[in-house]
Amino acid sequence: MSVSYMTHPLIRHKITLLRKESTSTNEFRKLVEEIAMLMGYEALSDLETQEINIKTPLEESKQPVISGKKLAVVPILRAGLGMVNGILALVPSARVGHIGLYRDPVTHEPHEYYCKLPEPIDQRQIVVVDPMLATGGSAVAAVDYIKEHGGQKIKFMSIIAAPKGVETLMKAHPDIQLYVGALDRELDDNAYIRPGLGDAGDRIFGTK
Ligand SMILES: O=P(O)(O)OC[C@H]1O[C@H](OP(=O)(O)OP(=O)(O)O)[C@H](O)[C@@H]1O
Ligand SMILES: O=c1cc[nH]c(=O)[nH]1
Ligand SMILES: [Mg+2]
Repeated sequence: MSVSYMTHPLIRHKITLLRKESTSTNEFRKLVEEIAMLMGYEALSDLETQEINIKTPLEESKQPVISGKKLAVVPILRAGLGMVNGILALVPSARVGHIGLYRDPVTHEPHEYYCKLPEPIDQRQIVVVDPMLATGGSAVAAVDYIKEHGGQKIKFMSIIAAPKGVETLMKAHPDIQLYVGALDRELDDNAYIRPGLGDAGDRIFGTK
């Protein structure tokens, strides 16, 4: 089990801006993308490399490149979509899968409505992205789905998490690597993260 909490001052600063009620939809979208890129830089620091032969203008040389099958970024819809371009800025050739889940407003249980993963998924490094890890129900369902389809090397990135979400996800899937931008205090009676930032999907897409 591994959980990494981001400490970089730029990430912390941008998450504070993200939380503010006065942050516009346009600014919110940009911040989510920037934070995803900064978190991705940290989360991908253990990507495997291999040496290849290249020729500089001066000589032949052996130099490292990322090895293995193309990475798969898998956003949990909708809000996870806001993080995709941040990861693609770092790894432009990554493949993109989608897992469509919405949380029932009363039971808070996740409901699946669309899933498509890049094939073959088993040898790829997979990075699941969702800005909010609240009860952990959506994250567990997404990782369940990926594993049922053969995914093995799984990282999960969330910008804001509640203690309950971290505990639930790591209990259900102790083999994954979890990266959290900020760990918040608690969930409220509607299973919203406090202090949080409200509904990430609505703020990214301007639907409220
Ligand atoms: O940890 P949980 O309790 O499952 O909550 C977190 C989920 O809730 C939000 O999605 P939401 O259901 O609002 O869908 P949306 O992204 O389409 O707005 C969020 O983006 C996560 O996917
Ligand atoms: O605080 C929360 C909890 C779930 N989903 C959100 O978008 N925000
Ligand atoms: Mg939402």
